[in-house]
Amino acid sequence: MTQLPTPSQSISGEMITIGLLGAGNVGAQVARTLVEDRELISARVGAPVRLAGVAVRDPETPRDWKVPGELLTTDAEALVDSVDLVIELIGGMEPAGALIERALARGAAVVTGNKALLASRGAELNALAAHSGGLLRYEASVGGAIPILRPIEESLSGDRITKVMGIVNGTTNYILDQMDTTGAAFGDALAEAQKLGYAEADPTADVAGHDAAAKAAILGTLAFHAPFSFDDVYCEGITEVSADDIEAAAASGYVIKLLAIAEKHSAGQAPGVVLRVHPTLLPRTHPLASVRGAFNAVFVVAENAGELMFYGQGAGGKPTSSAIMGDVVAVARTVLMKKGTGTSVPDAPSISGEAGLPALPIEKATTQYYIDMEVADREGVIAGIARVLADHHVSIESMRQPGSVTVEGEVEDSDNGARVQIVTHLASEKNLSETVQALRGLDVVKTVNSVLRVEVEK
Ligand SMILES: NC(=O)C1=CN([C@@H]2O[C@H](COP(=O)(O)OP(=O)(O)OC[C@H]3O[C@@H](n4cnc5c(N)ncnc54)[C@H](O)[C@@H]3O)[C@@H](O)[C@H]2O)C=CC1
Ligand SMILES: N[C@@H](CC=O)C(=O)O
Ligand code: NA
Repeated sequence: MTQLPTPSQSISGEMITIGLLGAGNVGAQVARTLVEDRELISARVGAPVRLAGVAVRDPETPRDWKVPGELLTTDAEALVDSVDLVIELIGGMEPAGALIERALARGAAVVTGNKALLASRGAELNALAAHSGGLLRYEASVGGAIPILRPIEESLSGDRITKVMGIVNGTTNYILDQMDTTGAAFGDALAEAQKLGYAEADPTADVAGHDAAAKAAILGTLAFHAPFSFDDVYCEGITEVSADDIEAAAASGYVIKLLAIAEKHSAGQAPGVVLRVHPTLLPRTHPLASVRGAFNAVFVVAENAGELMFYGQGAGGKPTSSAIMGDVVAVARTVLMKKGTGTSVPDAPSISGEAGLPALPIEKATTQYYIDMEVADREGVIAGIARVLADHHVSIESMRQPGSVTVEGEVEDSDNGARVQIVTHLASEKNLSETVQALRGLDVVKTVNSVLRVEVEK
């Protein structure tokens, strides 16, 4: 067990002391870097850096990298109280939230990858940091290794962002990719993603879309300078996406991806931002369609910059530790300046709320849709369906009839039934849901198999 330094020891001199909370998938890799690459990290910071302790729940647990026994402690609070910089990699709301609060309250620097916490308490924690002279950085919370938050917050701060759209959850992208390319079953692909260290401790957060929704809230907040939270994001996960949906999409030249989108309404619309996470059909030629495995990619569209794309490993211990370490070096330099000058150096305001843009409900979203249904195979069916769409101001971009099927989905030769797949032009969410309701009421429509949103543009 480690002998913790006292606060007075840690803030005297030019040494930066670090306390790590959690040594799981990401934490173990961060500990490894801080021990094995200590000289490199110290050189990058410009002063010696020392890992003072690693708070764990159980010191006996085997880890991806064996943390030296003398660094281990079960007293996370004492560790937080004794260092210049706290790295929080426990995850979840508590005790992570209370420990971060404790560190910030005493003016310490905090680096975390905890998107769940930031999406619900980000504004409050940023305000606490601003008030106490603490620092809070969380590049690892979105897109794993991909530098995405700093470019939005700093590089694009002189531009106006209009849309952020991306694949931000490695686990679900891995699952959908495996189902699409190898025909793997959902459960097997999820188990593999867990084994590879991509999934959250409770993988429901991944497959239900909650992890991506938290990331959408963080991206939206930084892109639009408005404090959005998890509750502002419309969220659908991938649990309802079937192997049949994936196969049908592939046959029509599409791939299904879980996208997170934060989009500002354009001039002439009610001001605000629609934040949404849902499975989305993308043409196979779309740049996001080729994002495989646990990789992530984020498009940012800004008025002057135009389109930008950020791509890289979105999950996994090692890639995520890279983003954590980037933040560690950056905040350690600021801590060093603070120590040298004795003054509090202001950090960039992360969540300012300056734009005052409200989050808009999903009903305000406008997008294209794919409707897959089984219908009676008789004359006039298509005309009837087309009439329902027209009555609801939804126009058809393309229609496919892949073959005759039974209600159970099996292909057969008889005139028992047929399958119809429609891709609409841009339509409002409200018109679309009324259309689907009306289609379900048509006697020639046997079942509506699925309704998915479609993105054809970046
Ligand atoms: N795994 C990934 O690919 C990524 C994870 N993140 C985030 O990083 C954080 C950590 O993720 P993982 O390392 O994957 O999680 P993990 O579940 O592998 O590790 C968390 C560790 O914290 C420990 N822990 C729980 N309560 C504790 C306590 N009171 N004191 C000390 N340790 C405690 C657990 O025993 C576990 O070893 C989470 O917030 C996660 O959302 C962010 C980006 C990518
Ligand atoms: N569970 C997350 C981990 C990274 O944020 C994911 O799968 O993307
Ligand atoms: Na990142």
